[in-house]
Amino acid sequence: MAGTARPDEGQARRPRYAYLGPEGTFTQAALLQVTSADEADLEPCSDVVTALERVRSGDADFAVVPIENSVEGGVNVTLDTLSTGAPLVIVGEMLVPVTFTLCARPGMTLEKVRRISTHPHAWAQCRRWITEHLDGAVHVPATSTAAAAALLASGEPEPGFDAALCSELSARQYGLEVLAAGVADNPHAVTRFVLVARPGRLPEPTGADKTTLMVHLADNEAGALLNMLEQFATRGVNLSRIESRPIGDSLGRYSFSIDAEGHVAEERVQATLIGLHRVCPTVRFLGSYPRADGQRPHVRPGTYDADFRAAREWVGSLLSGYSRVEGD
Ligand SMILES: O=C(O)C(=O)C[C@]1(C(=O)O)C=C[C@@H](O)C=C1
Repeated sequence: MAGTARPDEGQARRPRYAYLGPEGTFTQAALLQVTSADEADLEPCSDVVTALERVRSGDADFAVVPIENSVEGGVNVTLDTLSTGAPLVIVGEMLVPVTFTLCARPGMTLEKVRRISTHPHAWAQCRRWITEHLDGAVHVPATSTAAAAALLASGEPEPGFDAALCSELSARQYGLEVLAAGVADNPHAVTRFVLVARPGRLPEPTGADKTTLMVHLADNEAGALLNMLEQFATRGVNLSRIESRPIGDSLGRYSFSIDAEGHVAEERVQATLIGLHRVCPTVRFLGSYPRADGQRPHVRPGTYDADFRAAREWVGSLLSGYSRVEGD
């Protein structure tokens, strides 16, 4: 992947990618957008934390994990694990359209299904469909959609559920029978995944980038949230996602997980970070990377790189004793 941090430069070994497995997850589909088993070692992990910790410990060079779904919102375990512990950075993002297949062992019929296993995010994306077609069916949580399918296919006599909600590929891969295809409350649902590495060389700016941050607000200060948001607004930096997450140590303390349009190499993003650093007690930089949709931000007049440079030069000229009236 052009511009991303390269694992152990100079060594001729295959890069290792940890991902939320087992084989057949939507996460694996995202991973296959950036590499393949021909060029890298692909290591399925049973959960998001394990995948990210493998990068932290150096056992993997990259991790691919889900971060946001268009129906269910942020993937909290990913947001929280990136926000605490040794630094990690996002170096790429991938989008995967998500619809599900309800599948089971041979002999099961749709009418008989009472307990369905899948990932909680998948369940949340199919709630209405389940109420309409299998009212009263119970959710049995699984670590991933493919893990539910794999358990059904394993021949385990008492898997604890009758059917799995997973990708069509998983249903085929694990030899299960399809009871219903195209299951989704929103047929256009998309999940966003991120490629995560240890801090290193940043991906080059492309003009269509995102910067991900985690910030804490000053405690018990009226207007602290507004003050934080103003740092973005006054520099013309648009946000594509903002959500609060409890910090965990006491009630009422929240951090904010933010995706901002632009790259840290751009002046308006740098000025925003400088502002945030001044007004927020904690600012964690979680990476600047190309947007998967290639969408360029609308740059407000006065916030181009050239505008910041010209303003800085003008102030510099004042310091050196040359008092030119700005605009002349
Ligand atoms: O279980 C999977 O297949 C995953 O890749 C995880 C995950 C998620 O965490 O959101 C990914 C896509 C779907 O939205 C449902 C589940």
